[in-house]
Parts: sequence; structure tokens; C-alpha cells
Amino acid sequence: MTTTPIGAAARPETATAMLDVRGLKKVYEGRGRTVEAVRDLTFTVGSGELVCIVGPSGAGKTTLLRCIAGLLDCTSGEVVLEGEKVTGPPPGMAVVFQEYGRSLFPWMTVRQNVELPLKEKKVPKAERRRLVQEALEAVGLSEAQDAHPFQLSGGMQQRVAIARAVAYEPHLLLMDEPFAAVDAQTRADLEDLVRSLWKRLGVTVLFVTHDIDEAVYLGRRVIVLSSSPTVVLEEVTVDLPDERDQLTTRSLPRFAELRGHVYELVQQAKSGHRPAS
Ligand SMILES: Nc1ncnc2c1ncn2[C@@H]1O[C@H](COP(=O)(O)OP(=O)(O)OP(=O)(O)O)[C@@H](O)[C@H]1O
Repeated sequence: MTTTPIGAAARPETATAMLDVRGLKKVYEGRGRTVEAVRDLTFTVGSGELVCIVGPSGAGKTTLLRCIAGLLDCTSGEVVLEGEKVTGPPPGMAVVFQEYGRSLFPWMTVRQNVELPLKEKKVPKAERRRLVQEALEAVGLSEAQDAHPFQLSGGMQQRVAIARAVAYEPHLLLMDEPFAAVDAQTRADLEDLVRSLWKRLGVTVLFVTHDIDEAVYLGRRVIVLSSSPTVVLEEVTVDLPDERDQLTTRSLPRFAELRGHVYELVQQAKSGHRPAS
């Protein structure tokens, strides 16, 4: 029985906006085909928040992340990061993709992979060494720094990708279905890793996932997208205790209520439901 209503989240009034997505629209055009992937998306992510985005397959989640990351031009609307309009990959952002196998360089060691963006950022050598060491320790991979990616499990490779993003000291960390390709146990461990890094480093995280349980477990807020052409269906506040662990949190009645609510929204989205404008 629901005792506390679940509803649209209040905007984080107190938090400074780290990310502002305003009226974002993306239409793909080419080869005589036009696809309106994202119709009109507006939302804010406050500094230090961990926000998850869920939506049906093809809802435009990857398109949205690519626009935020400055890898894709939006058709209209804008993305503003820390007050600056995004027109290309911004310096304060790091992205972790689903395909860790393709995002790591196989000929480089773990340490070299993590260090590479820092070299590009022209971080001095001693500072680079410290950042790489700290990031590898944070993801539990200090021992594997001289290994090559192919010598590691999928979960460990994804930890390397996370370490690389963390070492870069981003203000905003974008994660695009980062755990979709790992087994359930590894996924649970990586979810806890993301929460602990988020709490420890104070980084703002925008996490895209297909998995409703994962979104509710990780986020303080879940933004549910409609099916394509995409708009925000609802922003759900996750009012679960901040101290989360896989067993206790997932057994809470409130967790079940929130998961049920987000599940219903995603089902509605699949059947083409759109919010009243
Ligand atoms: N480069 C492209 N050219 C044309 N259409 C595209 C392109 N990339 C994506 N699309 C279309 O845009 C829509 C949204 O795709 P997108 O990959 O962003 O969705 P998604 O929510 O990330 O999907 P999934 O959850 O299945 O990964 C889809 O209809 C897709 O076919």
C-alpha cells in the first residue's frame, strides 16, 4: 500500500544547475530518411546530483547523451554545462560507454589507458601518476596496472574505463548503459562502485540505463522518457535512504513502490502515452 505519493520530482531548487537541457530536439536526416529521435527535452541536473534516465528502447537516450557530450549537434534547443553552451566535447565532462571492449586501447596497459586523457589534457607527469594511482585504487585495480585489457574480465575492463573517467576529474560524468554487457553479480558490484565514487568525489553523474531496478537503486531522481519522438514523461524523486546496499535497499517496500511506478511509466511510454502539454 502506497503511503507516500510518488510523483513528479521537484526541481532541485537549492542545487546550482550543473547541466541544463533546454528544448532539445534532434532530427536525423540523410539518405532520403528523416528520423525525429528527440522532440523536446527539458530538464536540469543539479551540481553533485546522481540522476538516472530510463526509457523504452529507441527512445533517444544515446542521442540525448551524445548531444550533451557535444559529440552530436542538436537540431534545436541547447545544452548548457556550468553556464556555458555546449558546442563540442566540453573539458569538464567524461563519458563511460557500454562497450568497454572498444573504448580501451588493447595495445596499452591499464595504467597507460587511464593516463592517456590526462596526457591530452597536458597534466604534468607527477600529477598524472598520482591521479592514475588514486583512480585505480578507487576501483580496486592497483594490482592490474601493468596488465593489458585482454587479460582482464569484462567487469574489470569496465572498471578501467571508470578509472579513466574518474582520473580525468570531470565535473559531469555521463554513463551510457555502462553495465549492460556484464553479468548480474558484476553489475551489482559496479553499481555500488558508482555510488561510492559519486559520494566520495562529489561528481555529478547522469546515468542512462534500460534497467528500471538499476535506475531506482542508483539515482536520487529518475527521468522517464517517452517513446520516440521523445519528451520527458515524468521526473521521479527516489526518496530512499542515501546509504544503500543491494540487499537492504532492494528489499524495502518503498523500493518496490518506486520500481512499480517507473515500470508503469515505461509501459505507458511503450504504448505511446505522452504527457498532456
Ligand atoms: N545516426 C542515426 N541516423 C538515423 N537515425 C538514427 C541514428 N542514430 C539513432 N537513430 C534513430 O533515433 C532513434 C533513437 O535512437 P537512440 O539510439 O538514441 O535510442 P536509445 O534510446 O538509446 O535506444 P536503445 O535503448 O535501444 O539503445 C531511433 O529511432 C534510431 O533508429
